[in-house]
Amino acid sequence: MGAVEQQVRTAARTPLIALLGNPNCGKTALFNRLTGSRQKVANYAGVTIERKEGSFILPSGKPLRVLDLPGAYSLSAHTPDEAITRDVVAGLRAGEQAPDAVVCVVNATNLRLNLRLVLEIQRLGLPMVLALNMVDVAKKRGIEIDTARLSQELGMPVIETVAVQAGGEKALLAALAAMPFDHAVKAQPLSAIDAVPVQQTQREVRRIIDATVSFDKDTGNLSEQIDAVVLHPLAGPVILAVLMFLVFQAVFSWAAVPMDLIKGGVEHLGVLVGQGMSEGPLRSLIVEGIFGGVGSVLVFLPQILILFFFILILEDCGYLPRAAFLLDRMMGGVGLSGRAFIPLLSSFACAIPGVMAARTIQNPRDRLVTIMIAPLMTCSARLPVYALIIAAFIPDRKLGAGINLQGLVLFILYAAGIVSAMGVAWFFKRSLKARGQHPLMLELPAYHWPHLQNLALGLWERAKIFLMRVGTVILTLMILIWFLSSFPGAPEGATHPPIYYSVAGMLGRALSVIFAPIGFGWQICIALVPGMAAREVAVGALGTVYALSASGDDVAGSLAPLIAASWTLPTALSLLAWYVFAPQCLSTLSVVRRETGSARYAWLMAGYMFALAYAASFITYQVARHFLGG
Ligand SMILES: Nc1nc2c(ncn2[C@@H]2O[C@H](COP(=O)(O)OP(=O)(O)OP(=O)(O)O)[C@@H](O)[C@H]2O)c(=O)[nH]1
Ligand SMILES: [Mg+2]
Repeated sequence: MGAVEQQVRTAARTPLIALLGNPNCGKTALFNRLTGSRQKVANYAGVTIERKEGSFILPSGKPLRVLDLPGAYSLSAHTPDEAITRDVVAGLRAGEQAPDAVVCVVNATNLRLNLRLVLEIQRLGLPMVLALNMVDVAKKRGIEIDTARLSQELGMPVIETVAVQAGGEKALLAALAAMPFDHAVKAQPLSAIDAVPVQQTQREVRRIIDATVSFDKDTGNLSEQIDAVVLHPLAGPVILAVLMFLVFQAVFSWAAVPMDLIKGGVEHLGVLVGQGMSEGPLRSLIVEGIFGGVGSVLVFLPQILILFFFILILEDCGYLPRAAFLLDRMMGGVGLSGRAFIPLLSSFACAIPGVMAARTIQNPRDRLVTIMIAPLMTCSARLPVYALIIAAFIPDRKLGAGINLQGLVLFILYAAGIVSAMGVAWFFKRSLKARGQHPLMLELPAYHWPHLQNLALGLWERAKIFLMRVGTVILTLMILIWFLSSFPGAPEGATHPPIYYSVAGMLGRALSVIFAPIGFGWQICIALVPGMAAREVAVGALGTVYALSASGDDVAGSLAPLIAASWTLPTALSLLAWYVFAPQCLSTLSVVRRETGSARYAWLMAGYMFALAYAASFITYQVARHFLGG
């Protein structure tokens, strides 16, 4: 046997353990702690929607593989993500090794809810250990658990863990080291679980709780006190609206300084590089194409990070499911299930994880409607486009009471996306003839302070994703746009800037026939086409187009005043309306196709979004022209 083959065989025999438990009990936090990975952890149910595998080495030197799975309340799966969990543990997934052992993770502050799943999994007959997680919180709240007795009752080791503390997994490692791994042990069929009536399981849970859990003091539940205010029928929605409003204010007012720094830096660098080069196409490619195009997208990094700073804090402290609860009435009114909240919220980062998160929705029609409206939520790729146009056309004015006009307009654009999504949902629900309402079943997690490390990691992830896009898709497209915009050159005696005669110019002029009624000139049309691949590219493309149209060395910084001078206000408003609706993202459409299993819905989505975009821009443009002229 060759050495490689030997290694492969050994790897195949590395025992596989699965982390199982209710949603939001800390499985992923524990997985990250064991393996050193950085999977997403947040304080609401349904964060993990796919299986994730990792590996680690026990202190004894023995390697183990470990699976993180979506949370489930029961093994009789109700949602597509729960089904993944059930199938993986029961060894029903084709081509996938069934786990050799299970680490059942439970939330120590809510054993009553968590134990049902433990008892169900136990009937599968796999070697098991119970990780009693969040014992730090339980101790603070005065919940005492007799772990020795619990272990005796369940017939498995019970280990206390704190998944968010360094070293909080040590005891678990020791328990795993003592675990017998026998590849011959196979899970019992799932029918073994269904054979036991639910009532019997629940009686058993009550008996175990009575025997092992005691409250030593009543500390007065802080989460409940906060909820009395935050979920108040009148105060609740007002607090939510104020919170959101403040976030958008911050996006503009805090970002000014770091944006100026980046802008200045890029400009300076562009000039420096340009100085050393002689006039010619190469210099133009570097100064206008790369520094002008890429730089104009890069300056939006601070705004993206500020927005996510707030979203991540709200996510980690446990406020988001409360927001879902508050909005449930409104969402129910248009026929969306409250479960749609998390997928829609994820879509503010990017519609792709949002569409995937719709897997947590039980009813197939509800799921489809949620997928169809996910791209109407304002994703972070739209932020640069909005911010650029707002900076150019909306004066930076205080409206009194510290309200900034630019922030207000941004807030309105986000709101426009949400309101139209509700309208579209209502329409789809009616035409899909969905019946029945599903009451929102939400577990409201306890509030806790955001973990700084989580926050820093989350921001770093966002920054990385953005910078990767800038360095790959956006850079490539910028170079392509520069070529298309520079060749062929202007003919003798040309009256327009050279770009007018280039391939991109011809394309833009052809398209502008279609887009003239909504106020887009050929320059905007040039930017719309590459903007299909990634929305932010439109900003970079405008940067290149205007840098090439103008006479001087115009790089990143001067784009806003340039477009302010070349567009009318109705055109700017029309372009904003376009970006609220247009399906300017091919990757979203391809994920929709994958998640719905048919190209039909991707086409339907593209069709309805283009139609809405054109209609909204047309109305905006014509109305604005009527009132403002231009
Ligand atoms: N105080 C404390 N917080 C914890 C502990 N373990 C996890 N958390 C927090 O609990 C929340 C949920 O953690 P996750 O790891 O995302 O939970 P999960 O089980 O993977 O959740 P799903 O993927 O939704 O099923 C996060 O806010 C964590 O920071 C712990 O031991 N102590
Ligand atoms: Mg998880």
